[in-house]
Amino acid sequence: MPPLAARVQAPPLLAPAAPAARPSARLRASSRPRGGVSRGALASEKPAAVAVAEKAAEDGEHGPYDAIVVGSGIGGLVAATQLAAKGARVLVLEKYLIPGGSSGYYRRDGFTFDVGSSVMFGFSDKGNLNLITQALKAVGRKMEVLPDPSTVHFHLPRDLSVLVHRKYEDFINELISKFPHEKEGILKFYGTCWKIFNSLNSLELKSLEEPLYLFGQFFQKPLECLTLAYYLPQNAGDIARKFIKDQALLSFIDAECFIVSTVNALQTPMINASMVLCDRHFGGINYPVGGVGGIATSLADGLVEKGSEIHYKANVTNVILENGKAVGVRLSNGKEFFAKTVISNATRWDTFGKLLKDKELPEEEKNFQKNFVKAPSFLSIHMGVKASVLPAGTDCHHFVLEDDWNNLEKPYGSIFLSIPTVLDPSLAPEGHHILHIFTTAGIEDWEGLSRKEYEEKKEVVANEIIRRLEKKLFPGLQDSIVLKEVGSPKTHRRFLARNDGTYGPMPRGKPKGLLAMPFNTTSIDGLYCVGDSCFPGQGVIAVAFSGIMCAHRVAADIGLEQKSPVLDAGLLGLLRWLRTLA
Ligand SMILES: NC(=O)c1ccc[n+]([C@@H]2O[C@H](COP(=O)([O-])OP(=O)(O)OC[C@H]3O[C@@H](n4cnc5c(N)ncnc54)[C@H](O)[C@@H]3O)[C@@H](O)[C@H]2O)c1
Ligand SMILES: CC(C)=CCC/C(C)=C/C=C/C(C)=C/C=C/C(C)=C/C=C/C=C(C)/C=C/C=C(C)/C=C/C=C(\C)CCC=C(C)C
Repeated sequence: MPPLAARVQAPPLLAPAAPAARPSARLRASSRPRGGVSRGALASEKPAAVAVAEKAAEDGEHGPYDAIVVGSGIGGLVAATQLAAKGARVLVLEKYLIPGGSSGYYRRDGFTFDVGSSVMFGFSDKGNLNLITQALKAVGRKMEVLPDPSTVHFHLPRDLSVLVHRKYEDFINELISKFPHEKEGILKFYGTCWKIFNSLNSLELKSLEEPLYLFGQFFQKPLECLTLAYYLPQNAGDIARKFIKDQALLSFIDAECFIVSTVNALQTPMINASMVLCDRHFGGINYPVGGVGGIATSLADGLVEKGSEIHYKANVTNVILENGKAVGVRLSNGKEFFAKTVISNATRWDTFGKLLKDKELPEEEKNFQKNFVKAPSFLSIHMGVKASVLPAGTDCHHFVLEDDWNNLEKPYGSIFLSIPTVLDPSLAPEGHHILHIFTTAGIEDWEGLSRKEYEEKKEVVANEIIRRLEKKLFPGLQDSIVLKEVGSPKTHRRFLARNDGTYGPMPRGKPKGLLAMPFNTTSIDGLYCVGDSCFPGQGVIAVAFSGIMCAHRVAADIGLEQKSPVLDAGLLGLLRWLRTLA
């Protein structure tokens, strides 16, 4: 296993600095860097990818690029590495100091914190849906992982406690023991999830916008494809209600969906629910040794090794259009880069609202914004605590909703908690654990405050969440804290460059499953989107799939994969029409 790239001491509260990429003689670029030195220059500890990129820039080894990727979240990095593995020359431009976006990391006083979720799907060594494993492999990387014996421990109203064991039979038996009168319904609902998961797992996953591949899959696996087509416009809550009557059990399924979609089961596409409710047992949840940040640094290093580039502190402000086609990008320092295609890993709100702000919003995007709103952001608390506060055998991930099911989707209503040091003690100094606590919160709650009011509010809200956890799970928690950092929705907006700090898109009303979710092509020729505002939505494995699909479609369009212009026009038109039905 190749070692993780050198880690950067990258505090989350550090402003992304002015870009420092150098101009290239061979670029069509007007290069007028306005200077500006990183406020938090971290020069001595650059990831390998940073150093190589800077060297290449100095040597004038730029372009011509097949694709420019704006942003190095997992979606952008998977698109970039898949393209590089197909022989494309890619340039990734990242605003922040290190790769990963919401799947990044930071270090403090000997603790290594995951910026976002520590629950990793798609990281096993079997099947077709281990997309993280496959993405790393495409650029010659493999990470050591630690199997989690459970996915999450639910602590729910009326003292309902359900542990989602890694082994499916153990989980199902535990759930049936809590709802024995619903045994048949439980088996039928989760059985339907397996039918969908098995269909997904039997396919080779590539772009659903590429007709030669799509029709090929229908030809080779007609039953599986028809199963998926049947469930594509359906939601988990409706299927659950066909088999289950008990309101508390339906609420439990809401919580199952909420932790991965930020909405209840009636609003969660059945395909997405099936994917997560089964992969956690099929491949299991596996945690990368050294932390989630290693995935992005490994992908970035692999990308550079394949001859492509990644520049940090490169803030893209505009997509450049020529005769209506996307041909390049401009940075905040005025520098320009050009390529055959541009792929945006910024959210669709940021891509069309900021990078193309002078252009009228295309009809397709109006439709997207009609169907989807920005999910709220998070309040997150990263803590280092004395190990003695956790009882022996504490599970790694918890979800807490104390008294009232109606609070599930309310801001601060429920609490997510991950303790990754249960699996990988190397993330904290000896005798300590990491607690990553988060809860949904809207940006509107945090606007218009003075610096002092803002800091005080963070303290008050965080202390209340900690008090609730202390009461429910860990007596003495407050006194065990040795380090505490609180991030608000404003922190997420600032450091993840996500509009209003949003976690991702969520349906405005009751969706028709995944039908309305746009794929990667956009109505602008040469411009593609990747990440969680594309099919199939939020989630690290979901954006990895979006990256794989995007790379396939782009590769076909630039001649690295087969394509049929006639079939393309037909399929893309059909998909556009299907979306209008949603
Ligand atoms: N929001 C969270 O707290 C959180 C936490 C953990 C995991 N996740 C998962 O990660 C998924 C998101 O992954 P993703 O790949 O879509 O994106 P991402 O938001 O993780 O990454 C996007 C990257 O693009 C960069 N970027 C944005 N605009 C830019 C610009 N104009 N110029 C240069 N760089 C720019 C950002 O700095 C960021 O690194 C979410 O759906 C979620 O499931 C989210
Ligand atoms: C085209 C047409 C129209 C038709 C045709 C038919 C077909 C063939 C179809 C197909 C389809 C497909 C392939 C699909 C696919 C899909 C997928 C892959 C999906 C996926 C998904 C995933 C997901 C959603 C995930 C998610 C996850 C998440 C979000 C996670 C999160 C986590 C967290 C937050 C954590 C928690 C924690 C605690 C509790 C502490």
